[in-house]
Amino acid sequence: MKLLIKNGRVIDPATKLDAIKDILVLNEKIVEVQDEINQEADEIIDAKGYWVVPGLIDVHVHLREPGFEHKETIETGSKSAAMGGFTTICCMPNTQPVVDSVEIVQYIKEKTKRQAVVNVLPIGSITKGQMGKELVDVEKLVESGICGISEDGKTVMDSALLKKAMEQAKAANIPVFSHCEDHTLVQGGAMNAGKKAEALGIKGLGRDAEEVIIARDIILARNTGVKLHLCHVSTKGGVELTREAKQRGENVTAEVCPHHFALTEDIVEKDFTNSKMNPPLRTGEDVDAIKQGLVDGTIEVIATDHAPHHADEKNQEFHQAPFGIVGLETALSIGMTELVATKLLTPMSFIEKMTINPAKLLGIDKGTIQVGKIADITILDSNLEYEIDVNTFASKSNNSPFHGSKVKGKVMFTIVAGEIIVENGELKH
Ligand SMILES: NC(=O)N[C@@H](CC(=O)O)C(=O)O
Ligand SMILES: [Zn+2]
Ligand SMILES: [Zn+2]
Repeated sequence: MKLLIKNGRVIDPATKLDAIKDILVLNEKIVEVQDEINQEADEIIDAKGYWVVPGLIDVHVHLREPGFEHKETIETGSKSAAMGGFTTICCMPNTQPVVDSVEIVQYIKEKTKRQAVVNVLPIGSITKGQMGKELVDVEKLVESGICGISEDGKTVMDSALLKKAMEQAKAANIPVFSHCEDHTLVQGGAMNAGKKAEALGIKGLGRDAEEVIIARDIILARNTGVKLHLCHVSTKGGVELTREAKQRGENVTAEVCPHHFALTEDIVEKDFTNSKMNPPLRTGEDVDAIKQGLVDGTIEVIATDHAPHHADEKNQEFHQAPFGIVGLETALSIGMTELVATKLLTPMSFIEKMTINPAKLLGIDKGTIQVGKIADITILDSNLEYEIDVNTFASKSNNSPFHGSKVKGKVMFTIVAGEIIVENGELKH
């Protein structure tokens, strides 16, 4: 199978290439990148006017399988990822059962092989059942194929236990993905604490719950030497703590989610539960700090925290409705609109945070367009303006606050190991 991609603007942050090139793919690999390639091919994509970038990598996705297949499955989540331009996604362990055993890792790998249209890398939990009491067998889980450990959805509140987990993760050379939220400070909060929460009569979630654990985890990571990745940083204080740690040369990376730089608590309403997620939408001051962190490199990764929930679950009273929104099919467009069209980030630096930086974090040989590499490639129309419509999503769920938003930049093709999965903006199969 020979695929020729012609005349696209190839943007490859790993090699700092930004030029019009042709790319030849033979079976699953990139075999040539040249100014001009004229050859017969089984398929030719005319990418004139489009950006051709490494397949996007999302280190923070909830696929819900096993256990919550009414929200999402490995199949539908992977299709949603492909529609969003992602060719590799990491799935969080808060499933039922939790990803705390070799059996569940095997189950996910088996399902991925049969049903997923993109690469799926499982993340194991830190404690058994995410109960916060007993560590998983990190070494065994790594042998069976996890790419990191995380208690996402929760925090390991027992610092001694977390420190042990970090030591084991360090020995196994995998990162710890931290969901930073001090449980004792949460107090049933459902949106950012402050005037808006008071006005709506919704219990507040303070920034300190996030900041305290970010500070703790940075200290524990320093002492254990583990690679610490901070999930969904949402606060100005969190960005500052991360910046300081990086200035000291510590082994810390952080991600932000598109909703945390595109939206504020201003959109939260009692009957709009798609504005409810954890951590919550904050204020303009936090958004500015996050954007500054993206610009100065404090924040190296953009991740979605794709958290599908069924409409029946979201259609409950605000405090009852689950936290979380889908994100795979809007991330690129929101980022292009909020960060690139505004000239806050260059195309190169934006794409870097969705490709080679997450690849480096995971230690995988992906996230770049070079001869000899697996052909995971995303092609986008950077100029196309459209209105986000949740009814077009491949995800099983449509809990997005971005429904109706006007954005600029759309995924046209997603290619996984040389196979066209998304063609002209639609799933091929
Ligand atoms: N982000 C969310 O609001 N929800 C996530 C859990 C999480 O990422 O902490 C979920 O699993 O639904
Ligand atoms: Zn989380
Ligand atoms: Zn999450």
